[in-house]
Amino acid sequence: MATLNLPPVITVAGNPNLTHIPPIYAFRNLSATTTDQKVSGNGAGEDQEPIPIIDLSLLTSGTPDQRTAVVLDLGNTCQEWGCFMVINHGIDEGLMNKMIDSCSEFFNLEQEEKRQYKGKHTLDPISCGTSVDASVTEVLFWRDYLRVLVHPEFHSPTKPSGFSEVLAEFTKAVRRVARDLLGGISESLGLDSSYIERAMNLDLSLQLLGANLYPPCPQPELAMGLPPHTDHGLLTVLVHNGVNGLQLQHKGMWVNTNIIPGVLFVHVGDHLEVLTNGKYKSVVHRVQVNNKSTRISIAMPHGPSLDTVVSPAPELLENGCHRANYTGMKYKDYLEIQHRSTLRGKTRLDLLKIKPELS
Ligand SMILES: O=C(O)CCC(=O)C(=O)O
Ligand SMILES: [Fe+2]
Repeated sequence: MATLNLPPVITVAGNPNLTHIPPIYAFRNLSATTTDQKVSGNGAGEDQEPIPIIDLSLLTSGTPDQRTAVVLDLGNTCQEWGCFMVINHGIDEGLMNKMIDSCSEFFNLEQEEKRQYKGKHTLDPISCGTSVDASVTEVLFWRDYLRVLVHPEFHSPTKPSGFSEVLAEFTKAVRRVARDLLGGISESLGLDSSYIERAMNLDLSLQLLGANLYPPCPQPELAMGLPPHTDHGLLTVLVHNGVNGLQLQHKGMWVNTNIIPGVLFVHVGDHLEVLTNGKYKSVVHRVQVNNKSTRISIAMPHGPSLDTVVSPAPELLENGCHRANYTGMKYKDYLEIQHRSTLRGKTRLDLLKIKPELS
């Protein structure tokens, strides 16, 4: 069904008499949709391995030994987890909270005010809606979203007032963190620290604001916030309002992220997997909903420039001694393909993988 004229899920959930979700949000067989691996631990210790933590201040201003250790940790976590948390990142907690509050105010605007942002195309500067931005889905996800292109050109909704100033400041701050991390990640691959910056043309790189709102759901066991998927860019930097729900796949299990307030959560995206010829993993993740509190998350994917054709770095193939596992594709074309897919249980990376018998 087309998702463009739906009432926002914030409106559906706001009905005080709602005891059952409308059938269009109910997955008849949720486990088949979301892959039915077990959930490991409760994320607070117990039997779950802790998600690695990277101290960014040691990368940017630590001693040479501290830097070396962080670069090593970054490489290990990109390889084993495809994600990590970042502490001492230098982004003011007040700014993070203002960004979350501003997004909350945006989602609470009257439907009339948001209607102008009903985007249809992958690269519409501003789009908002319900479920996913694919034009065709069978069942809807319990999620409202706002998607804004913030780099290389900056865009912003004009309401709520002050949104654009907060977004501009947040964009700059998160961009700085992403570039520092990509410098460390380049080094972890044995490459020059500016390798990714140059190869991916980061001065013109695509940066997006992806804000998500998942209201309380009266039947969380039937609904899904977001299905399993991977992110398209190089790195996604995420903050949230303290309400959990994000899970990721690790060693065949779903792991609750239970992100510590104030830290940044970073995912490796598809194009870092391609660039590293599969050494670093684009992590599969999903969002579950609950019946008590609204989750708001702000995900900022950072990609190459739109015209960059990303293929495995020749330096990592040791001048042809190793086989490339992925074929090259222009980032913009990949985004188009991802946009047209329904996102359900999917990573579009399969499109780029080279099958052994064909090489
Ligand atoms: O809400 C979340 O924590 C995850 C959002 C996400 O995966 C996305 O926007 O791609
Ligand atoms: Fe995601």
